[in-house]
Amino acid sequence: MHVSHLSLADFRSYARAEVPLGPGVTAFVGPNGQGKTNLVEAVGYLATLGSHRVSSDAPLVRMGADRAVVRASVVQGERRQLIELELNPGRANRARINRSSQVRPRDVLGMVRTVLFAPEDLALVKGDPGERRRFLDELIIARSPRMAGVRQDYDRVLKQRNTLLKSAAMARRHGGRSADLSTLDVWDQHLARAGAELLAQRLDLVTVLQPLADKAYEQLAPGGGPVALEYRTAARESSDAPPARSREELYSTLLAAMSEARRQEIERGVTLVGPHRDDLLLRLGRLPAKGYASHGESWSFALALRLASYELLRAEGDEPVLVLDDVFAELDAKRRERLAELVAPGEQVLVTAAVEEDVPDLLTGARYVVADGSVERVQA
Ligand SMILES: Nc1ncnc2c1ncn2[C@@H]1O[C@H](COP(=O)(O)OP(=O)(O)OP(=O)(O)O)[C@@H](O)[C@H]1O
Repeated sequence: MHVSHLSLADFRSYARAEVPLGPGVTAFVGPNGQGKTNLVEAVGYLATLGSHRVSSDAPLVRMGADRAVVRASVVQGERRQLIELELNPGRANRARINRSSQVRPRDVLGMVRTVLFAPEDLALVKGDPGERRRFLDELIIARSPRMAGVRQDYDRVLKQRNTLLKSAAMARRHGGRSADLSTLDVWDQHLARAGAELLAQRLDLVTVLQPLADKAYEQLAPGGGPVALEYRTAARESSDAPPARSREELYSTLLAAMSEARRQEIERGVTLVGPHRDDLLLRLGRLPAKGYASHGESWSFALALRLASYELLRAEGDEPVLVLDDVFAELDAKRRERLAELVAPGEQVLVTAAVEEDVPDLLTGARYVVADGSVERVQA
């Protein structure tokens, strides 16, 4: 699939932008701070309903405006569809497909699939577990858009359960009447139900991603691996029990773990077990990548995770749009060439770079100059 036209209104620095796009490589080149990343961030937003740079929508709306619109024509084989997203920070976002009446924004998920490489990816290796959970969940939703609803349910139940635990903890601390915890069992069941589904998808994803990540690392940094991915969950009944796999087994495991942690949870006023506490352990050779891998190795690992995501998505369905935001400047010549070779055949590849020399020769295609708020097509 590819995006054939991107149209922005009051998105980031753009009051208006109209950008025709085609298959193959398109590079956006221009000095720092001119709005190159803002363009590809909008493409990423269509795929994930989020930004790779910020965790809320507010910074995506142009300063002084109260809403932003991202519109895109998407070509999938013979099919052409128009997606429109309206971002209303503080209020509900809106979405339309083919100018029809409104749909839920999450109904748009799956229509655009992207794999986005950016300097921020280093946090996948060096950052907190939340970065890796987000990576897994975004990929899960790209594989199976209905999981966005499961993820939302999980977050909602978790919030409600935490509110209940917090009031119980406060009541205990202040020696007041102990809070009514009779509903906690029901919340446990809801949390374990959504949690088991999410956990099952994450475990499956890690299993299929592992060989692809190892292969990608070998392509980027030959002889530097192997790399291993290991899902770490606090919800294990006992260390010698075989790992639970089916949704029912995971459901029981989560319920049992919650029951075991209940006293501590009431003391601390927070949910201590479940997919929101898990991590993805990344190992390079025999050592954990976090805290041990060099800067260059960490970069290669992060790129390998993105390349593995790309291979997985294209093997399972429509080819995703590849977005390479400012990554080539961060790489040495060898890795730059290897990455360029690997992504060049992609159906649509969007690249941003501050200077033309940062775009590898292999990635010839359309060129736009981004400067002073405008996006102008130039002859390559
Ligand atoms: N909500 C907003 N309203 C107005 N301007 C914004 C908003 N968000 C970001 N900007 C402006 O957009 C510019 C940054 O754009 P962007 O990140 O796309 O730059 P870039 O061309 O990719 O730069 P670099 O090469 O440094 O990565 C900054 O000047 C910033 O002030």
